[in-house]
Amino acid sequence: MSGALLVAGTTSDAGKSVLVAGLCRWLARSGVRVAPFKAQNMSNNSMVTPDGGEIGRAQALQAAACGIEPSVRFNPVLLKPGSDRSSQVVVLGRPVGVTTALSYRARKSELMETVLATLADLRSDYEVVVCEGAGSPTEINLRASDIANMGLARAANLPVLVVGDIDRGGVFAHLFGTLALLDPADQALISGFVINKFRGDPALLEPGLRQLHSLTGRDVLGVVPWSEDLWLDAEDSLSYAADGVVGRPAPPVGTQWLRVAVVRLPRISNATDVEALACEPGVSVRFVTEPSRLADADLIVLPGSKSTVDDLGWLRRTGLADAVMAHARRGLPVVGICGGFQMLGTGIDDRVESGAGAVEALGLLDVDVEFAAEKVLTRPQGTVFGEPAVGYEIHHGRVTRCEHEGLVALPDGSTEGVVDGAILGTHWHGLLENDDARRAILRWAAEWSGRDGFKPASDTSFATARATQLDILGDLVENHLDTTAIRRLIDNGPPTPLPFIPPGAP
Ligand SMILES: NC(=O)CC[C@H](N)C(=O)O
Repeated sequence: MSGALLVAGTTSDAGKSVLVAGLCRWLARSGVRVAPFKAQNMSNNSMVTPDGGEIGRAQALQAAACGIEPSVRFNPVLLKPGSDRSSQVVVLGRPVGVTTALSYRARKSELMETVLATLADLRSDYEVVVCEGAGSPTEINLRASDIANMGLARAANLPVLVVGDIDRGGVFAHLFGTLALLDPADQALISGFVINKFRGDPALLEPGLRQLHSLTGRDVLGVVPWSEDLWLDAEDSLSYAADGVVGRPAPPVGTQWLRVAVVRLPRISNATDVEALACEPGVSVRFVTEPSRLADADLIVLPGSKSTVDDLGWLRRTGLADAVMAHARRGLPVVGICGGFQMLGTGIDDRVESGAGAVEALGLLDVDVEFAAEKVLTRPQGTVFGEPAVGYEIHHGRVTRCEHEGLVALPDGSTEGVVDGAILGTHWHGLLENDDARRAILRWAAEWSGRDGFKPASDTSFATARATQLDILGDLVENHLDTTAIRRLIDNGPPTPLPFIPPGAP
């Protein structure tokens, strides 16, 4: 059996997924055949794998860090929340139904079998599998049915690293409490800690690291500094502060900025679609939740949504729909992606996702959409404004009537999406990652918004920007983690004996 490790976090967003990506990059650069694994992910940021299924985007990014194609095996269970209480359950890439938190617990043992079989399979194909936990391993109310953290680690005897975010404060209590509320058998697997997002003088931290060791018998195996340059592929859009500019855009190549406002829908999906715009010099991208923030936008983007009809209702209730309509009436450009595209049409007939039936949409495009039970999961290619492009589609809604010119010319002579004057809609995710097509769309947006002084840079490469981020993560791991100790854990499992820290599980 090959080596493996599980990275757990004291909180969501402690940095598990980037640490896993960094560990994958470090191992891949040292010539190790490595794969990522997240037993269960809860996210509406997903992508389509070449083996035809859907997984969390974080695992696709980690696969890229490993230098391999994404596969459904890297994330066998994906929960896509459509509301606060229900999620679509995706198993090995395919939707198998909608579940509430309580009914999901009943399915856990069956899912655990899938998870363990998938991990065993990966471990026979790769030298190392780096696993990512979900949330905190010490959700004591959920421990009995856990399949993603200690439940998985125990079943597969995985050494566990716990990562904590020091930027929020309280990291020592978080790390100590995460360990001390686990039962003895779980604690026996907690093999070390990592402190993430540290800014400041390491000498000041040093006594705390020693104290944590004497309290727990475990080492801090790395203090990872805060990195200003890491922002691409954030796990979910919640980590973008509303109104904050996404990324660190360089000044414009021309004389003017292009200001892009992306509506942060409550059930936004694939928020990362707009990150490619944020890589462009002179493009400022902000997520907004409030109508006044649309007033000075040149381009409005309505992104994907896991709950199109519900999010359309929210758009109306918040006054954002009126602000989008006012923007469109001024002849300014609007881009709708997937769920956002569906909102731009005349009507939506949805007996699948919301069960609402026929609903009036914004009416900016003469397009009807009808939802079907079967989910579209594809990786199409075509041309957009004459430029080659690839994308991926994840949706139940289908266009049943379209009175406009298509946006994407497909190889079979048909089209996808719409471009009608200043309104552009597509079901494609990832469209903006295509450099030439993105530049063409930026030129289109600048023209309709009257930003004559905005010029897209000729040389922005999104693939390079993403690869650079992965290398930064690999460098952080190599330079700030005790990679010898981590390699030992991966190869030999948890060290014994590790002390039990009371009180243990309640
Ligand atoms: N990815 C999306 O935006 C999906 C849109 C919509 N929820 C559908 O399933 O059709």
